[in-house]
Amino acid sequence: MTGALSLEGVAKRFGDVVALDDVDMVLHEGEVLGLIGQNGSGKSTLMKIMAGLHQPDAGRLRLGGRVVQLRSPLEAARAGIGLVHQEQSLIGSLTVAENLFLDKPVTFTRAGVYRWAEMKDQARRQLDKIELDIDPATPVGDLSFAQRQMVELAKVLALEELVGGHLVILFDEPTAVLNPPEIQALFAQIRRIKHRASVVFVSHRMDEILDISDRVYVMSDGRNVAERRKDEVKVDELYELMVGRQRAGAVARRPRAVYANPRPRLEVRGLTVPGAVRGVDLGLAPGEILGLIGVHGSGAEQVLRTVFGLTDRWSGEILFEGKPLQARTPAAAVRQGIGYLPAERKTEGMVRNTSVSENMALTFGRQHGVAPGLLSRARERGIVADWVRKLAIRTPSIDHRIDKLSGGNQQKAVLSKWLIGKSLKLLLLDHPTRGLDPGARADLFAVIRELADEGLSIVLVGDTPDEVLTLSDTIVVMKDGSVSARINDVQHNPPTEEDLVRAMV
Ligand SMILES: Nc1ncnc2c1ncn2[C@@H]1O[C@H](COP(=O)(O)OP(=O)(O)OP(=O)(O)O)[C@@H](O)[C@H]1O
Repeated sequence: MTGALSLEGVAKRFGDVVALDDVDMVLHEGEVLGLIGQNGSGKSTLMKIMAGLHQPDAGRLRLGGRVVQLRSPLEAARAGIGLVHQEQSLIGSLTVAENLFLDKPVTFTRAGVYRWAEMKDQARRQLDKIELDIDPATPVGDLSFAQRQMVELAKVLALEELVGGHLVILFDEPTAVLNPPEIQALFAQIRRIKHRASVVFVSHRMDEILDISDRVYVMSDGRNVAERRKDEVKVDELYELMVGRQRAGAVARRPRAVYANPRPRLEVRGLTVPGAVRGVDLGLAPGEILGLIGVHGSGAEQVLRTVFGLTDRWSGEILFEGKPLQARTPAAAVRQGIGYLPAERKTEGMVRNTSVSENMALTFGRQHGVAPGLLSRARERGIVADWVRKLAIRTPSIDHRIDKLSGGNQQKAVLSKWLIGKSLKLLLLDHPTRGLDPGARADLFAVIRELADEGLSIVLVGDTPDEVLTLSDTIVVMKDGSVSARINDVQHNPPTEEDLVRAMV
């Protein structure tokens, strides 16, 4: 059976790295195909080949049985294949309507000038396809993240009129930054459109993959190693196929060490950041893990950024080990033993064009109690190599350029920079598991617990209720800049996921 789109013997190398090796795949009409695999297993490369962003070194693609060559995203679009980007591709200063038709030949221009009424009309028709009730004249920059994602989908669906038929829609980790109700809204729309489109869907969340997909392909080391129908497989088997080991049960945390007279490590009182955070109080003991959770724009991320010295205008009090924070800059924060993992690892956390080891060793000397540059290079390389092993960072060597790693492996490398720290007292983690495969996530959870058991205090902004429930001693839910729920002693007194979601939205 040829299917709507099929890949035969597709291979792709980047220098010495084999990203894809002899991959066969068939996507049927009207089905949702889930694509899973560990970080660096080749999922994004496969998606990019289907979207015309990469050319395969060997093998072929067939569309409706006919061999096709997709030399650019434009050629893929003309063939009816569209990618809903993870890093969104819309232009913030343009309106929704302009974005929808930006890359398409359109009928509503005269001498290069848009006929607005007609354009808005056609945009409305596209938005109606997915029941998206926003004004086409809205600048994209004013939309929420979830709304922008929906506009991306509408933009791909607008290809229907162009190709006059069946579409192939590729989603690369679309749910990574959506909250539970937004994910359900996206799934509802995928189900609505799937009778007239075929969908490939990449996610690291197994329950989600089983919820939305009809069939699942498992990638490992650039190969397609297993295929399962939704009705013949369970989450645990998918996990094992992908990670190569069984899912560990939830590891119980040791009770937090109780200090005779515990001086809080961090106290935040009445923290207010104009337009983002209103009157937030937090306290954190040595060895405590505080889970912060909220939807996009809840202010949780802003609290972390302010403690780390990244916010200019704020009021309230932040005490670190009983004293007001010194000079309010990231450099001063690091000097006091505070580490911060930004959510935007690519723009804030990583020095591009440099190697994995240079990135990981950035804060090294200081953290090992010597001036930068004084730590012996051999010792430095040894410690870096240990962490590469510990977090299973997939890289040809520690001298490989960090921006050539897969997304998840870049994140692991950026994170280890802080975990390596010896003198760290407070670690602020903004969405630390985003983009990590389930095995990597479990490894990271174990490391976070170990560090807390050794006395490190951790504040973590979680992606999912499940994540903060598993890790935290205390959970604080934020909504519209304020605290909407606070749960102490989570391990003995756990709320349900529903309780948390209710406080979030
Ligand atoms: N532009 C590139 N240059 C060099 N190597 C690359 C490039 N793109 C991908 N690779 C390598 O190809 C392999 C597959 O990467 P890919 O991004 O497809 O993995 P992935 O399964 O999507 O991973 P993740 O879950 O981390 O996003 C990795 O080893 C990666 O380092």
